[in-house]
Amino acid sequence: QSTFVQSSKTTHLSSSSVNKNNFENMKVAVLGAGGGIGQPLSLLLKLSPHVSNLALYDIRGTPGVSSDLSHIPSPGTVTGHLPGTLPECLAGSDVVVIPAGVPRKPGMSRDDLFGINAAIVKGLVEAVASHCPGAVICVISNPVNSLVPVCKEVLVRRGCYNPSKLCGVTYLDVCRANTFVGEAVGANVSVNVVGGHSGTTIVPLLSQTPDVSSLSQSKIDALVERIRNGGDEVVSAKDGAGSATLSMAHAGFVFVENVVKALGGEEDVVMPAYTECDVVKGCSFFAVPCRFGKSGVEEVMGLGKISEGEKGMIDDMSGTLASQIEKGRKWAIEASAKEGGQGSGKI
Ligand SMILES: NC(=O)C1=CN([C@@H]2O[C@H](COP(=O)(O)OP(=O)(O)OC[C@H]3O[C@@H](n4cnc5c(N)ncnc54)[C@H](O)[C@@H]3O)[C@@H](O)[C@H]2O)C=CC1
Ligand SMILES: O=C([O-])CC(=O)C(=O)O
Repeated sequence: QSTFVQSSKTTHLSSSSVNKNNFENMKVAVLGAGGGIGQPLSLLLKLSPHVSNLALYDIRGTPGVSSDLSHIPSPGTVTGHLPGTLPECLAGSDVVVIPAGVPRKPGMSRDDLFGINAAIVKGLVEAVASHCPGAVICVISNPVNSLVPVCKEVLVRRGCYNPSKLCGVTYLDVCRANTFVGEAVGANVSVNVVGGHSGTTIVPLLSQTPDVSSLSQSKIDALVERIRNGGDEVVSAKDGAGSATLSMAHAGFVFVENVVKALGGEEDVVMPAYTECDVVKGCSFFAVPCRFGKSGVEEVMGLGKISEGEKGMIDDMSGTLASQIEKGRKWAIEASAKEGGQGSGKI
């Protein structure tokens, strides 16, 4: 039995969005800006002509990071915030990007980070709900597969959940796929990677990349494995000093800048995002190419044409992804119940 829902073009149109028609007044808040991803991501955002106001928050280090970045003669302003000034950091933000949390060490899975990172991200999204409920939230912290559902439940409880405005950032998988496949075929390629952001839930759709047909099946299988394990490759090379930071800063920057451009009125902005959708039965969140507009995700584009092997990969991983989504949902509902609130359903 296939897990696919064929008519998979979900349309999210927001009624409560504050639309802007230019790039000149876009505020981006980075939560976790003092960290390994946060610092280079903030540097790239400071250089962007599309970001007018960059607000950096962390539990440590942001006064130094913002002072340092403020000496770069790019047009946008930058402010640094520590606990106590998170409301000022968030106020008026159009996009909030969250790389706050703990990274893996060798031998750990992303799921091993859930306990600590769920609590961190929940607290930050509570603040987003209070101070900039209309912002697009881009979750980098791991495990993305479970933390985005945590964010959804927090926002539902606070009465400001908008599926168009909550995304997990999986674009690093696409960057890796473009790099590894490009090296193998000797050309620039654009690879579609769907699903989630861990192990087998990462599904590269190499059949959609024409140049790949020149490769043997064993080479294609090896590329799929390498893309799926790209994070482990970096964790192992860093040997206890963390996980991917620089490539993630690049991926996070490209993702956020595209979201900002779409909010500012640029048309035909398509980026992969881990978003709430009905593309695959049983998985209420799935990373697929999405068309972004002034309201955030305006169209979930679906999977496109895929091979039998790729259908098999999705069938095989959908139970794993569904249980990771449920883990986040259940944790957040239980956390909210302890606080006396209501989520989107029963545990
Ligand atoms: N989505 C993706 O493709 C990727 C996700 N990641 C994830 O990104 C996260 C961050 O990774 P790194 O930057 O390498 O870690 P890091 O430890 O270098 O930086 C994390 C930062 O978060 C801050 N932080 C902790 N609690 C906070 C709170 N309550 N409020 C604000 N800031 C807080 C820390 O002070 C630190 O500066 C990890 O969970 C990692 O697994 C990493 C690479 C790729
Ligand atoms: O592997 C990790 O823990 C960090 C990550 O998500 C990645 O690099 O894809």
